[in-house]
Amino acid sequence: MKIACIGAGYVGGPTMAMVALKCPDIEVVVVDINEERINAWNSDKLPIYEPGLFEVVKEARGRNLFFSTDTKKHIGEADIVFVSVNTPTKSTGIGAGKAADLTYWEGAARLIASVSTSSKIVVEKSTVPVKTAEAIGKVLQRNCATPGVEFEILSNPEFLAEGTAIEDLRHPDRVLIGGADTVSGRKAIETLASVYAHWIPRERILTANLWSAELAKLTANAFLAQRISSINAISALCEATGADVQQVAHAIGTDSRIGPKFLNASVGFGGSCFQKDILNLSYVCESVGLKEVAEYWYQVVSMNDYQKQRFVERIISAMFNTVSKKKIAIYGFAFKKDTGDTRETPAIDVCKGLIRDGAKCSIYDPEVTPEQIFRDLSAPKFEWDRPNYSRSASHMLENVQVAPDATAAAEGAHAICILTEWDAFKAYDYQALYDKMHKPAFIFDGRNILDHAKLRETGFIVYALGKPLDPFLQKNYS
Ligand SMILES: NC(=O)c1ccc[n+]([C@@H]2O[C@H](COP(=O)([O-])OP(=O)(O)OC[C@H]3O[C@@H](n4cnc5c(N)ncnc54)[C@H](O)[C@@H]3O)[C@@H](O)[C@H]2O)c1
Ligand SMILES: O=c1ccn([C@@H]2O[C@H](COP(=O)(O)OP(=O)(O)O[C@H]3O[C@H](CO)[C@@H](O)[C@H](O)[C@H]3O)[C@@H](O)[C@H]2O)c(=O)[nH]1
Repeated sequence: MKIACIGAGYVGGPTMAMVALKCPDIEVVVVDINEERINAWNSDKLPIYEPGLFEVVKEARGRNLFFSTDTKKHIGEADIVFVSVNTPTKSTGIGAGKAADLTYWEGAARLIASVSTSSKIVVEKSTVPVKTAEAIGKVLQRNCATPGVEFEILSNPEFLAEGTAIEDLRHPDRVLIGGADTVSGRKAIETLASVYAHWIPRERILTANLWSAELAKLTANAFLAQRISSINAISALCEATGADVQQVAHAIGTDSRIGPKFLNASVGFGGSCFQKDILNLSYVCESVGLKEVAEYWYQVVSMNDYQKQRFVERIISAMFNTVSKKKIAIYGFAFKKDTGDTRETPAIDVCKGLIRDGAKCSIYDPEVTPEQIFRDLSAPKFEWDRPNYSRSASHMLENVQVAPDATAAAEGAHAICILTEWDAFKAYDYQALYDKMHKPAFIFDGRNILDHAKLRETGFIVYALGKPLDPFLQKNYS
């Protein structure tokens, strides 16, 4: 059996590497239009940072795992074609700022149709609006010139989270396969299930109809993001009342009906999926006339925007209502720890908010390059999810400096903001950092990862998200 995957990104790369690792009898080729990315997959410096990924790629690459730009050849030869291309939020036209832009998906479908001389299973790996399979089916059937070629479309959404992708792929909670309830549909589902069954217990391979599978992906992300917005909403109330959001989260999380995961209050959720997929879900609701349902889910994104804005306002009000010309050290730019991914990271909105008020941001992140930071802070919204974005020019910005390490970022700063929960940030010598800073020296912990009592002993004025306010902040500036 031969598998091709269109799209060598955060999903296509790791997912296909795991398939190849676990299925030595299957040839797996990942293709992409981005030559630089393919070259990186073929090198020792992979295009994405993901713990454990390199070991998996190294074992399978050259054996039965290949990365190539020869899209036509490999798609033409494949029995199963996964499509894992970008499905960004539309930035212009009807549904701008909400609807999914299926340009790249449709382009992939047209490519498959044009090179297919044999029947294929086409697998939706990208996250797509419900009913996409129907549209893609029409594009495939109407554009294939070879008589007798049939396409069976399956929805097989990916649930991996970045930073834990390899573990998630190795031991997924479930694999979901949606397909048509026909003889050929059921046969295609079984073919794909037999691939996953190489390493995943059968009871974890769920099957569903196409629309349920497509909708389950959007719903899963909406529910996960909703938990974060819910606890973040409570974090604001905690600050106003003297409650502690971590104690509240622990108390509710021990209720087995609620559960303890995804209850960490934060400066806001980021990543390429949550916002995009909720906007997409809401837009689908709007499109079918479910205005109230759409508004309900939009509120999850609004609450996230409020949380980022609230954080910026806290910083400015704490620092005597002005950050003009003040250096602020930003620790962490990635949207979460253990990834170099910055797509929709809350750091973008926080830095932009501070810069708008005249602050000078000195940013340090162990995995994000200066070019990426400059590009993110100057790009228009939603541009980051286009195939060419990683190759677009980055521009130096007047009030942004990218520091080589945490000490350089803190040197002469008035404040440190923790925006990503990197483990390394917990181990710093904060006394030494304090000594290098202007006084009063502030710490704004947007992830609640530091030892706040110890920092206060050192002399810092500490703002910890959703925690009782430091008397200094309470008295004058709350
Ligand atoms: N990142 C995640 O954690 C995650 C998890 C689950 C699902 N998803 C979904 O998976 C899809 C891909 O996400 P990603 O994070 O891997 O994106 P990505 O930007 O990292 O990768 C997409 C790749 O597709 C390539 N591409 C686009 N059009 C192409 C074409 N016509 N031919 C060949 N290559 C093409 C791009 O060059 C890019 O390298 C999206 O729909 C996303 O919502 C992402
Ligand atoms: O309690 C929490 C948990 C997460 N986050 C933040 O939420 C965002 C998303 O985190 P996470 O879900 O762990 O990472 P993603 O890689 O975005 O993964 C999500 O999005 C993927 C893309 O669709 C899905 O496949 C995954 O199942 C889903 O978890 C990050 O900014 C986190 O810091 C919090 O603020 N508090």
